[in-house]
Amino acid sequence: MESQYEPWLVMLSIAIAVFASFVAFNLTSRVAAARTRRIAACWLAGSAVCMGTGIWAMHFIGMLALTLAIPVAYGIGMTVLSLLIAIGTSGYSLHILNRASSRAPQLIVAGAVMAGGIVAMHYVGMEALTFNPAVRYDPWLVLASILIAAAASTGALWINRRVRSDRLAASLPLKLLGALIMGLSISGMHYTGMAAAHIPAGAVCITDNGVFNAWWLAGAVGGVAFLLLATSFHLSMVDSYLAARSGQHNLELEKMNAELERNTADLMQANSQLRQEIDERIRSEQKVAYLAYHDTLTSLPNRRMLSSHLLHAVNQAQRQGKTLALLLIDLDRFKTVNDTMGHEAGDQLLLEVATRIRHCLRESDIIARLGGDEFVVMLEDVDTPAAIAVVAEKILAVARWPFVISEQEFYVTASIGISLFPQDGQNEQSLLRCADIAMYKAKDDGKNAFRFFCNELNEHAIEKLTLETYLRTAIERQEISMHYQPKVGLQSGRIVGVEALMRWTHPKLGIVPPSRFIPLAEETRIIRQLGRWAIEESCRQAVAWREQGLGDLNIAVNLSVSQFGDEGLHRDIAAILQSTGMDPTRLELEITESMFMDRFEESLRTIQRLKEAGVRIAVDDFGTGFSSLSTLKNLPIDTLKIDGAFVRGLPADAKDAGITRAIVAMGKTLNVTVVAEAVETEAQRDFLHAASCDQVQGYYYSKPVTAARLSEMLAAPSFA
Ligand SMILES: Nc1nc2c(ncn2[C@@H]2O[C@@H]3COP(=O)(O)O[C@H]4[C@@H](O)[C@H](n5cnc6c(=O)[nH]c(N)nc65)O[C@@H]4COP(=O)(O)O[C@H]3[C@H]2O)c(=O)[nH]1
Repeated sequence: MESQYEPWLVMLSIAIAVFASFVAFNLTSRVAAARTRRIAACWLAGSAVCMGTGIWAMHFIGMLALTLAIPVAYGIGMTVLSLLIAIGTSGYSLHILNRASSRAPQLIVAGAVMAGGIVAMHYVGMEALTFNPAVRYDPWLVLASILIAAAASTGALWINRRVRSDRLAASLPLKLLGALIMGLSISGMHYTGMAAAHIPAGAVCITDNGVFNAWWLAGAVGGVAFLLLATSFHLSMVDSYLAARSGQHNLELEKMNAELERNTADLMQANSQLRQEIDERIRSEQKVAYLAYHDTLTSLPNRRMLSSHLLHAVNQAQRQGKTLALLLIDLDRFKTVNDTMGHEAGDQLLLEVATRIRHCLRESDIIARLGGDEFVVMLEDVDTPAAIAVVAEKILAVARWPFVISEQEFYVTASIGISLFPQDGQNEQSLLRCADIAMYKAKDDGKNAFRFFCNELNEHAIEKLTLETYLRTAIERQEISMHYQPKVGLQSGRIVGVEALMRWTHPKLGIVPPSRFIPLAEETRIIRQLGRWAIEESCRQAVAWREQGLGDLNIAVNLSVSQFGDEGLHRDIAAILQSTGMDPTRLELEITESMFMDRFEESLRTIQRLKEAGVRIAVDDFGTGFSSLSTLKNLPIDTLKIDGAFVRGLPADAKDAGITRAIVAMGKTLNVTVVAEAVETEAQRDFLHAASCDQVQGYYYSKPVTAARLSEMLAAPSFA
């Protein structure tokens, strides 16, 4: 049968197919962007309807474009079925496409379903027309229509699959290309399918049982399809815009969230830093608090901590009517170790002492270090003095054990003073003062001992304190004077020298003997001032005698321990010699054995410096110490003074006699002058004379006398 196409309708059908594909693909991209599965399903359904309706509309407009010589009508059932096929297959195809990844098998399946749908829709739609005789199809062209649909659909879907972006602007060119290919696929299939159909000449359309008029159907289909597509497209645009905005908001939100997270992290870091600083601060505060209450060397409680313990213990003892004991421990030879071995060794010694004392005590007893070599032990709830004495004895015993420091052995002892609460004092100050007094008593009694405080000790301490106060002003009040005891040469019987001895005449106390005030002066360091004055005064006097023509006397002056240990002694002596005009060789400085035995090297240096100043050195009280011959041999001394203790037994005591002879012999060997002191009798003098002793001094000749009296004696002929 003769037929021809209306070109503008053909164009319209193609345009509808392309537009429908575009809208459908656009809606499909909304599926991926949907936030929930329901929304995704809605978008998928929408795209299926658009695509299906588009295919369907294209078909009927394409049919309208075909002008036949006979009138045609479409069966309702097949027409509706073809619409449902188009929508269903489009939906299924797009669903596969959406679910699948970009892998080829899924794409091919989706393309096949889409192509199958288009082909099925077309041929079912053709069945809505019933001709007599029936339409015949050219199988090759039918096959060609199927292949066109399959290839073009798969290609279009592939392009669409690649365009996932829901942003139209970004994906527009590809979407348009995909839609164009899809539209051409639908149209191509349709027009090839139509070319395959041969309506026999003279055929008539016999469609019945509910028909659509062709123009009416085509107009309605085109209008509805266009409206549907336009609405769907608009909807997808609005949604895309909203999604873009919400995406932007999301982006901003994400940015803000990231910033918030950064700020939170910063805050957390600052927080942990702050926590660290706080911890550090707490630690350093704890350290400061610890240092404030502990001794840094031994880590024992310090004075402050002891005070608070004592306060608490006194209150408790008061409430419970119990006794509290305070033991003040002082090491006896600590200074020597410290000076000889250095502070490090001294520190080690103190550490060891602290450990040893701690082991003598119960856990509840308190031990504190007051500073230097002074420790305090507090015993609470003590029953009897005997129990305290046991602890004190233990401490004395452990202090006596040898100390090994830097592979060297040391021996020290301790002196302990004990005071009791409530008998001796009511508070920390008074208890410590009493313990201190008792400790000095232990030292006075020969050290390495403990003493309980008693009232007599207190009186003694008060007396000592008074004496000290008087002594401090004794020189300026001119209460101190020098007396001189002659030394007589045994060969000549003449006064060859004098020993200068200090005398203190106090307006209230009267004459205070050196044995009382010299140790006190030593203890309180007043001796340095006193000793210097004694040397100066003696030199001044010796020069005066010389100037009076009473002879060039040797004058011997005693040096105290602290004077001898004074670094600047040789300079002091040189200054005195210069200021008084004294001949250095006439000045003799007396030191005792114990002074150089403790710190031999240092003592040797001091003696050498004094010798360089030109003065003589005498060893006083010789025989009472334990200096060996080798020690003496190495000392540049000039005189040995035999101690009065050996002279006293002469001549009867064989041992004293032997010792005296030995000392004299030793003196001769060493080529030094030997002087015997405390000679009281003629027999003693005769013995010493016979033993070849060089000089003697003692009451036999004269007690120490004033300078004026000695001037008279010097004027006298001789003692011989
Ligand atoms: N029993 C007896 N004693 C005699 C006899 N002849 C002398 N004496 C005493 O023996 C002491 C000798 O002095 P020292 O051994 O150096 O012992 C001295 C000396 O160590 C110290 N001393 C005295 N004056 C000074 C001084 O100016 N400086 C220093 N650092 N110490 C001094 O005081 C100590 C005692 O001095 P003094 O009481 O003056 O006692 C003196 C003296 O009076 C005697 O025949 N029989």
